[in-house]
Amino acid sequence: CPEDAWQPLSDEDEALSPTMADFKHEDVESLYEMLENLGSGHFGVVKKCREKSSGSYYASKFIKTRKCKGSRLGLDREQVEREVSILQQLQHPSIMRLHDVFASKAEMVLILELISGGELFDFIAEKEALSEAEAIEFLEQILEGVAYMHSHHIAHFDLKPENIMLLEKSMPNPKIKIIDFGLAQKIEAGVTFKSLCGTPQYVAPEVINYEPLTSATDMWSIGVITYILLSGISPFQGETDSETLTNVVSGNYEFDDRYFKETSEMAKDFIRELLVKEPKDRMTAVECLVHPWIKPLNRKQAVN
Ligand SMILES: COc1cc(-c2ccc3ncc(-c4cccc([C@@H](O)NCCN(C)C)c4)n3n2)ccc1O
Repeated sequence: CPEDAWQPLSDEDEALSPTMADFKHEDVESLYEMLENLGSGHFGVVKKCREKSSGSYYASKFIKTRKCKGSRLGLDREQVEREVSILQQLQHPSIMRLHDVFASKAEMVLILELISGGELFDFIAEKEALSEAEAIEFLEQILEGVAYMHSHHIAHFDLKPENIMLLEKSMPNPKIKIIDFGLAQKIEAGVTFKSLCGTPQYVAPEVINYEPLTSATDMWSIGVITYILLSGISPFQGETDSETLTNVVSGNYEFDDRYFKETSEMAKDFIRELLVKEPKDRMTAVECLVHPWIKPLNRKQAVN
């Protein structure tokens, strides 16, 4: 069959992984009209689409799957099934919603909530840096989504401004959506999870040292994101990935006055309590939400 023809799963494929039963096996284009490409990345291609039965618009994420175990092309089915299983457990305003899933022999398609405001990364780039009030607006939403995810024993493991999108950026108080759960994992008590995946600028020291990862690994990334929201620069960025990773492992960062002279001590304290080498000593998402910078006790504390 031509590469892009819809090739239904065989019975043995479906028997191989029972969760595949959750996936629809008919051609996705029999139920959804595919529209323009929205973008692409390591995960595959994202297209805008319209559900024929309801007329509603969604984003469809096409993921090529490996034809055989040894293949370097495409993602493992189990990896995509894990992402789908995780997304099916999460219903929160700050986390993009999964609407439908399809599987064929060569690819899987996730039908997702359409997010039209672009990436937080681009929003910051246009403004260089945000005011503390603007940063807090975004961070509160991100922290509420992360606290919810962590309460369900799920860690994202790839939190970065590119994976935080704005529902509609023209609104005065844009709503955010956390996307791309391709590296997310269920954190099981007593089960150690290690991985070398992630983006150098945002990964925590335990990722680089190949030590157990936990929900605290996400909190390090939140510290990096906060630093970037307030300054427009990245705390550990080196000339090369290797230099960046060295900076991360050594915890080597500073609040350069050229970028932080207007930043409150409270905001810097918030970042300091996240960029802590020892995972168990970092603030949790719930602790962040009641940190005086995010939730001042009174007007006086708010302006300090
Ligand atoms: C579930 O995982 C993903 C969801 C999405 C997603 C979900 C809803 C949604 N509505 C609009 C878009 C969209 C719009 C423009 C560009 C892109 C995408 O190519 N880049 C998004 C961020 N990227 C760095 C992961 C995606 N998306 N993207 C993108 C990547 C994912 O790995």
